[in-house]
Amino acid sequence: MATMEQFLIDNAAHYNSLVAAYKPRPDKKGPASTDTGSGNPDMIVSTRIRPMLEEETTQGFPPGVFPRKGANIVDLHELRKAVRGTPSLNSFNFTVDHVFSSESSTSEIYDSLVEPLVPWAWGGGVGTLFAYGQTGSGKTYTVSGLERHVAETLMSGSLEGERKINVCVIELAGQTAFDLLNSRKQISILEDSFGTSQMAGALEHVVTSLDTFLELIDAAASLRRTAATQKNDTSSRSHAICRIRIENPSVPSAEDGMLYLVDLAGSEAARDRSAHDTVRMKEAREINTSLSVLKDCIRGRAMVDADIQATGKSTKKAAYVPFRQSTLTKTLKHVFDPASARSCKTVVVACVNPCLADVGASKNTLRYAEMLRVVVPKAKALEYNPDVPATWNNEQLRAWIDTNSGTPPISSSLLAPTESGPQLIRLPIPTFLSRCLQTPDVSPEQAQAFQTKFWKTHVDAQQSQRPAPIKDSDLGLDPEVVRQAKLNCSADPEDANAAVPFMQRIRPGMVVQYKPAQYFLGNNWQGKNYAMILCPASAVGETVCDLMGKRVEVNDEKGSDRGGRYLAAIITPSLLPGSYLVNVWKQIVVNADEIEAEVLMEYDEATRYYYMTL
Ligand SMILES: Nc1ncnc2c1ncn2[C@@H]1O[C@H](COP(=O)(O)OP(=O)(O)OP(=O)(O)O)[C@@H](O)[C@H]1O
Repeated sequence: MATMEQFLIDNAAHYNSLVAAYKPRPDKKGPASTDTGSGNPDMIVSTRIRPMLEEETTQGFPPGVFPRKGANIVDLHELRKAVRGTPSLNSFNFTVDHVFSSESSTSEIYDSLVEPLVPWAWGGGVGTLFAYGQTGSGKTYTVSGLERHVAETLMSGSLEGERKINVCVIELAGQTAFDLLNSRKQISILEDSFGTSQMAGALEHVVTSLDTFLELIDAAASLRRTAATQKNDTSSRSHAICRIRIENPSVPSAEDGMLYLVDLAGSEAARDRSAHDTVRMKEAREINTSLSVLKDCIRGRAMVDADIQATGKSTKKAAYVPFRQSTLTKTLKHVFDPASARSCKTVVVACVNPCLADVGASKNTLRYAEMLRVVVPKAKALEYNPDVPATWNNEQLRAWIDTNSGTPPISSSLLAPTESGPQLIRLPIPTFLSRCLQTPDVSPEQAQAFQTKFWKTHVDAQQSQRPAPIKDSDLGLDPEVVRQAKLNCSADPEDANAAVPFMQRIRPGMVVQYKPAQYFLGNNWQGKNYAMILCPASAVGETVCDLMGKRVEVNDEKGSDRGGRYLAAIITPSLLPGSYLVNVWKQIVVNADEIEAEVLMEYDEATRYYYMTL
């Protein structure tokens, strides 16, 4: 036994008496250490102190980590050798949002922190749980318990509506990822052309019963354990990510709800003294980097959110979220990318081993947890501004919905029964859309266009230096300038043309919704497709090909060009919700009979994206 450990055991009785006499001092950290402050409700940092294991108590180690009664504070003590005289106590305290003691059960953690993530993701939001801590601190114990509770809630039938639940579990070791539900097959983490990270090749399993769900969780856990044993290793050298994707078939165009349950690699790997060979050292460095980038990402995102909550806009350009710097955070891009603007709720459980022999590692874990916590400055009541949704109370919001939601008006009491402007901004988009669709006769297109309009109002309000919009009432302006402003929309600038059926006034720049030819996207393509008309297909040279390399020939099986074949640029969703990108050089041919509708899009100079308009 190491001499330090022997010293702790020999002095256990003395140490226990010092701890019993310990009185927390009013300390230099000021009120923040006794007052938990106002944590960010969407980013909760908690700690769970696991019970002492039998082997630790039998060896004679006392505990070194204690929850403070009646406060969200953890006290941690070290026993310091004295040069002369008796050893003394060196004490620290850490403040988090919730402290779970060694008597707390996983159910308690679930009920108070994790259960709310489930209906949130069911409604289309992103909910993430991270378990952080040193090897043997209870991460796997905690995450696997929570996974079972999540599965039970998802399958209980207590949540409203029908959903399709897809599960995959992967393990990340350094830059490499393995599918834990497919014999640990190696997979790659790729970013697609929309900037979304895909776990390429990971099998998703559709679950329809609790039993299957639990079997999958157990299978993944046992594969992780077996692989770890075979490598003569512990599971603590890799991150395990269980991803539950929740599809809402009634709002197919909206993004899916996501739940991520992440069992992180052991935080002390880099300090592992046995890690001498180069592979281990490299592995340890990678884990360290990924955990440190994770911290920056969680903090960065929490700062952006806190800023929006306090001021109604994101002003801190400095809150940089470096999610591209590690495979772990790239995989969890949804959770961190401030540009994605998806509504996220995150819970961190910092797992702590209380044994006095391990307080050094526990101190690091608790420090890390404390650093993740971003206290939201007390929000000043924001002064009402009709252009800034973040300043609207429920009544002002409802008045805006009543007058801006088109025909038929979307019922404001169904869309925002209690919400304020900021709360509606944070509502997951699928929930927003489902609520709109509760008003009789509202079509999915109207709901989508209204959601986009609301977002655009919010995004515009955030652009602090945007140029003043040009209004027709600015009569001093040259009428030509007014006409130019109208040219920022794909609508025909001649008002009189609006009455002409759109197929008779197809022109370059018109945006259409179309059904793509099967060769183009394959059979299983779903969702809406938009393109901007460039010119008749007959107007191009003979060598011109579409983006799939197929010749844009004047005549195809559909016959002559007079029936209408157009070269068009594809339009794809972009980073901000409801925003689109016109891919000028990604061209396709659209046949007249594939065109379903005209869609109006507006170009926004501030964000340089296109938005659909009512
Ligand atoms: N709250 C708890 N109650 C009872 N036993 C616990 C608790 N937490 C952890 N344990 C036990 O402690 C041991 C270590 O826990 P666990 O394997 O979950 O740690 P870990 O942090 O995931 O470690 P590693 O990083 O090595 O995978 C296990 O035997 C586990 O059963």
